[in-house]
Amino acid sequence: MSNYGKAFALMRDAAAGPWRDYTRHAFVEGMKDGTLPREAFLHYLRQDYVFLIHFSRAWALAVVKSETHEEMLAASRTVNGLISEEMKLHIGICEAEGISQAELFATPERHENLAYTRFVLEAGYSGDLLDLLAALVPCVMGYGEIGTRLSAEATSEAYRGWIDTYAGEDYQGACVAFGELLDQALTRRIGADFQGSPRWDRLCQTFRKATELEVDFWQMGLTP
Ligand SMILES: Cc1ncc(C[n+]2csc(CCO)c2C)c(N)n1
Repeated sequence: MSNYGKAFALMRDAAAGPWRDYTRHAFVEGMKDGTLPREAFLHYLRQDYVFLIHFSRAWALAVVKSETHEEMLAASRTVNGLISEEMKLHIGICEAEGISQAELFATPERHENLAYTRFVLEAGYSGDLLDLLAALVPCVMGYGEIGTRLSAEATSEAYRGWIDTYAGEDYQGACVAFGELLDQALTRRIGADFQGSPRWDRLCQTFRKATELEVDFWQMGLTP
């Protein structure tokens, strides 16, 4: 099992059912054994490009909601990584498949996509950094767990590039760093015994909802 910090492990255990549905979704299992149709994967990638635009905005909001230089650094590094690396990766894969950047940018946004990204942004607009981070945790850590498991269990080379990105040292290091950021942000604002505070349940609810929205995002991927 991954070691992405104390708060993540507690939040995941409090939402065990949705977490399993997310990290073991049929879309994920299809990447594992190579049975996921290419059309579904490209449809997912197009939607994910739009998703990343809004996630970059959410991470930029995390800079706004930061209270320390360390928090600002972590959030701004993620904004930069998203825009200069992850989005570029999508552009590259799509171009190789004959989907132009203009076409990618013009992708009509599916409502499952809109629901998830605006939920995360709203958590940040109306709350503090903790509310925003709780909504961001499933996205970051879920892909970390999926990448690690698929890297060990994949029986097909079809989605090896995608798997390697999330199983790789760089991404896994980012998950560990994010876990530390989350634990420190909670300790700073609530105290070391954060799981005993009244706020904790609400943060776990936000985590659960974001996890359910990840499940819907995979399901959308299966229905181009
Ligand atoms: C639907 C969906 N969920 C999660 C990710 C993964 N992801 C999104 S932003 C980011 C960087 C840090 O937040 C990572 C790893 C994705 N691409 N698409």
